[in-house]
This record gives sequence, structure tokens and C-alpha cells, in this order.
Amino acid sequence: MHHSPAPPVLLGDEPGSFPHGVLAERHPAIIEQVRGAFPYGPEVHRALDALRESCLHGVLEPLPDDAHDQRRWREWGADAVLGRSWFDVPWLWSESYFYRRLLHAVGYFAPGPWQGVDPFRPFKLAELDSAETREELAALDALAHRPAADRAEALLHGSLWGNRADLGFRLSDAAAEDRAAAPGLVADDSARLWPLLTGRGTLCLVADNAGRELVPDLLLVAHLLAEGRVERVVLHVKPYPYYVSDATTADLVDALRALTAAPGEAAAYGHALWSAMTDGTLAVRAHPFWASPLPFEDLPADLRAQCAAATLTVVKGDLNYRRLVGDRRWPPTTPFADVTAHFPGPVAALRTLKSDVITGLAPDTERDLVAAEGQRWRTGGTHALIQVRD
Ligand SMILES: O=P(O)(O)OC[C@H]1O[C@](O)(CO)[C@@H](O)[C@@H]1O
Repeated sequence: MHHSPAPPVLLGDEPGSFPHGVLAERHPAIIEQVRGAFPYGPEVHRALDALRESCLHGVLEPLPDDAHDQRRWREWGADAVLGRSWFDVPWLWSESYFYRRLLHAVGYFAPGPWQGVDPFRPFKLAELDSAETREELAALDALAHRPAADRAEALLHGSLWGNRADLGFRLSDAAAEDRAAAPGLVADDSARLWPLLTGRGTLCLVADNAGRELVPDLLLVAHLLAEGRVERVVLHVKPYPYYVSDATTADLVDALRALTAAPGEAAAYGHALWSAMTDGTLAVRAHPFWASPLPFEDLPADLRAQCAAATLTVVKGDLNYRRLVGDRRWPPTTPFADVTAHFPGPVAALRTLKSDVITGLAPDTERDLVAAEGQRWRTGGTHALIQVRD
């Protein structure tokens, strides 16, 4: 266990810091993107104006009295943050609540014409239909002739680096995609991951982004099932649109349809996944907690029981990493095993580095990264890690 006191949770109150930039620049940019993506009527435009004003100069305001999830947000701690500036509450709170308020502004939950219309869908679909996605799928044809161990390694890395494709991140950092991925991982426990997948039991995969991340996640899942490395997979997606590109059930269906319609090997993966869903070997869950503003230390009892029973839980992406280890600026050499000791079972994190939160680095690794890049390595999305606590 870590013996020194945990650093404070991240807030967005420091101008020039990464969280402050997300609140002050990324959120207003997302509002404008959404505004331009649909022919919303004047009432939605007014609601988006009000949200922009609230985010920059106002406070977190309560959900309407008739909101279906008002009680849930109270249980998650709304009373402690409502009425305060977005910059002064835990960053996890201000981000998660922003997406909830954005859905309110576009009428996502209210009975009416825009109910259930995902404001991020055009961006997600464009990505799924991109040349990059087609190239990635075409690469499966060459992979088919390689030994299973090579395929497993390639698909694991495909799933890991798929996390770079993140629409919210690219909105605030247009150069992110063009920056080359750094070769080598800042931490690589993959040798400890494979022995956990011995053929028995259930793998839980806590998904992150749709499109170019979910597709390689699904390819990895298909491989693990086909090779008998796990008996069953439970894929956890978001219950509603969140952090721009986070995967929902609708995005999963889009990804599966894209796979089954693709040429070559990709279609075989798609059909295998489709049958796995219909026979229950691949199950999907969309628990409300995944879109909550809370760390995984606060997993509710039902999810805790599911993860405890799993052979391994794989947690994808940067936000899930922040929630797994705690959204704090830990000393980077803080052991990953210590900060994930609360998690009810073996857990693996697959993540590219897109925020200040990091643990589990060797002292030499941290020293070399700082010498080469100052602190930019933490947030630039060019580095990646695989960390395992068994
Ligand atoms: O899609 P991911 O990998 O969870 O990344 C989410 C991104 O949003 C952030 O939460 C910041 O808004 C960062 O952690 C990261 O850049």
C-alpha cells in the first residue's frame, strides 16, 4: 500500500494546467461542434448558449426536477458541487456533469423529436468510415497467416494504440494525430497479462471510445474467444453519449455492421462477434456508473461482484485509467499495484497518455521522459502503457 498521503484530487482551477484548458477551451469547442452538427431549433441553440455561459462564468446547476436520473446524481454527490464554479470542483465531476448537461441542452432525454439522438454520432460515424479504419481492417488479411501468439500480440497493441483515436482529445489538440507514436511503452506488463487468460472464465472489458478504438477492441475479443483464451467476454459500454467518442450500444452495433460488411478477414471477425453476441458468449452491459463522476474505488456492489468474479478486467483508455488509479497527480513511480489495490480482482490498464495522471513508472523511465520532453509526455498522446495487477 502507498504509505504517504494521497495527493489531492485534480481540479481545473489552475490557469495553464491541462484540466483548466479542457474546461476553458475544449468544452466550449465541443458545444460549437455539436451546434453545427444538427439543424437544431432555436430552443436548443439557446440552451447551448446558456451552457457555454455557465461553463465559463457560472456554476454547476441542478438537473430539472423531472430528470430521470436526478436522484442518482445526488447519490453520486451532487449536493457537494452544485452551485460552485466548474473550475473549483473535482475535474472528474466537472467533465462528467458537462456531458450530462450537454445532453440535457440538446433534448436527449426529454420526450420530443431529439430524444435519443446522439449529438456526437456524425463524428463517430465519419471516423468509422475513414480511410484509416479501412487500412486497419485490411491489415487483418496479412495477420491471418501468422502464428496465434503473433496475432495475439498484434491485436493487443492494436487495441492499445486504438486509444489514440479519441475525438474529444483531437478537438482541443489538432496536431495530436500527426504526432508520431513513441516506440516502446512507458510500462509494459503484457508478459503478466497472457498467463491470466488461461481459457477459463470471463473477461470484462471496460470499453472507451467508439470507432477506431472499439473496432480493434472487438478484434482482440474475437481472437481471445476463437483461441479459447477465455470462455466469455462482458463488454461494458456507456449508457449514453459521453466524452464525445465513448462507445454506447449503438456504436457497438455500428462497429459490428462495419466489420461484417468489410472485405476479407475483417468480415469473418465481424460474423464471429455477431454470433458470440447472439449466443451470449459476448455480453454487453451499459451500467449507469460508467458515466458517473466517481473513481472506480466507489464501484457499486453489482459491478464490484462482476469484476470480482472475472478472470481479468481490462480497462481501456485515459479516463478509465484516471478513474481506476484515482484522479490525482501521483508521483509517477507510485506502484500501480498500490493504487489499484481497491479493485476487486485482477485488472489490466491499456492506455495512451492523455492527462497528468500516471503511476507505476520505473525511476529511470520517468527521468528519461522528463529529460526528453519536460512534462509534455504526460498529455501528448504519443506514449502508451500496459499495466497489470494480478
Ligand atoms: O478517451 P480517453 O482515452 O478516455 O481520453 C479522454 C480524454 O479526455 C480527458 O479526460 C480530458 O478531458 C483526458 O483524460 C483524455 O485526454
